[in-house]
Amino acid sequence: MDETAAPARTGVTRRALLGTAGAGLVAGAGAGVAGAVALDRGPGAGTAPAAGGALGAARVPFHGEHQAGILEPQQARVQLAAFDLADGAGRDGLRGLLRRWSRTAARLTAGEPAEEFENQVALDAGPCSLTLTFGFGATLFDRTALADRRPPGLEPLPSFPGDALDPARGDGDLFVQIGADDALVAVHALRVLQRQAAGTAALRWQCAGFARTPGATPHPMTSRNLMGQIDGSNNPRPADDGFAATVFAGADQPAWLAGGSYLVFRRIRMLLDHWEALPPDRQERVIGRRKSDGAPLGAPAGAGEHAPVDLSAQGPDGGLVIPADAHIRVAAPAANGGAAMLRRGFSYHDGLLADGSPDAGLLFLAFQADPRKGFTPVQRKLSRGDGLSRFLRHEASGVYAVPPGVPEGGYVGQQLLEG
Ligand SMILES: C=CC1=C(C)c2cc3[nH]c(cc4nc(cc5[nH]c(cc1n2)c(C)c5CCC(=O)O)C(CCC(=O)O)=C4C)c(C)c3C=C
Ligand SMILES: [Fe+2]
Repeated sequence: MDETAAPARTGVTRRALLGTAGAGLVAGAGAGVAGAVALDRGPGAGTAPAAGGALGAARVPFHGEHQAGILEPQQARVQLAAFDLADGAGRDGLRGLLRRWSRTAARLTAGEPAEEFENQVALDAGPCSLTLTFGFGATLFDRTALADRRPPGLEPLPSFPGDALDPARGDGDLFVQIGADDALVAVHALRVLQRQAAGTAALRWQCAGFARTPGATPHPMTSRNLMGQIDGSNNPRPADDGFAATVFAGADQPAWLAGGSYLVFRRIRMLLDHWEALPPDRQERVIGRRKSDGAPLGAPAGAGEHAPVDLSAQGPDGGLVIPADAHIRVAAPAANGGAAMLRRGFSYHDGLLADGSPDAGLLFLAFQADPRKGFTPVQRKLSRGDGLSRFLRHEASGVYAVPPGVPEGGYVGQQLLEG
């Protein structure tokens, strides 16, 4: 995600940002952003953390209208995990667990130790922009006799041509995205959640990802993926018309999800040996953008990643400058009846497979108002007509309803369980 779009770790607060960039969104998105010291989330939100330098001190409050970890730029590290409820845990077990997890999330994101199962792993660090974003899988609603409250966007994704999905590495009753600018801080948070879940829910799958470390580039820019492309430039921005309607659940969704979202997760392996055999100019035609500065093909030199995309531009031979099967043409909202989503993915690199190729790629994460109108139509199109798809394997998948943010004293999912 573009750090220039939401400069969460620069000391600019969410309120200050939206005052200039997204006034119409203040009510809908006025939550969940870090400053070097957070200032704008009410009583207690501005407390300076006890440990850590500038990067360590950056804090994203847990409480707010939306869960943190949606609108903020990606942190340098992520842990993704899903848990399954234990047989018999039921609704009471779930409620207790979500209360414990919410209390813990509030403490850890403030740079305080956990009250239960603290193992001192992150003792010397500040919160490092830690965010914990929780989601509910479709199966959770059956296990807790809440099937009548399952939101319609949680219907299973269709299978797409080329899918090679491992169910053991996807889905799950409860999902958490843990982002932080320090690996120990993220792993610590996951371990504490896991210990606190003992007897109520068990870890189903876990994976780790990474993006650019803040300050690594001379100026803020969108992170590159493992194919070397600047990835995330044309994401919807808070100042765009219809941003909230793209990302957050609308009036067509159950009341308990108001202010929430849906998250689609795909573990997408990149066939890097094949990709890297392709000359750079052909790689650029596969995506439709330059590798050097991320500008769309046909943009003037130095135009940069945010230059407007002209899908109708023709070259001297009359052919399309951005090829017919270029990823950005096939994925564009204009080619998909307006379907859009907020992508917030991370790279992963987990060693080598048996054939010696890297087990590496993208942990694709996209927040949206309804996957049936966002991810599904776009992926249906990509799986058939995208030049990039021959370099990719979708290996795991999950769809989660992401409840709204948590008020002080509340817990995540309270509207579902008590509404
Ligand atoms: C179903 C949705 C999408 C999947 C899956 C997906 C996978 C994927 N994408 C890249 C790299 C890039 N994607 C870019 C743009 C882009 N991608 C999607 C959707 C999916 N991508 C959209 C909607 C867009 C924006 C299109 C537009 O309106 O311009 C880009 C260009 C830069 C950018 O805007 O982000 C890159 C690069 C990879 C490597 C990948 C799977 C591993
Ligand atoms: Fe993409």
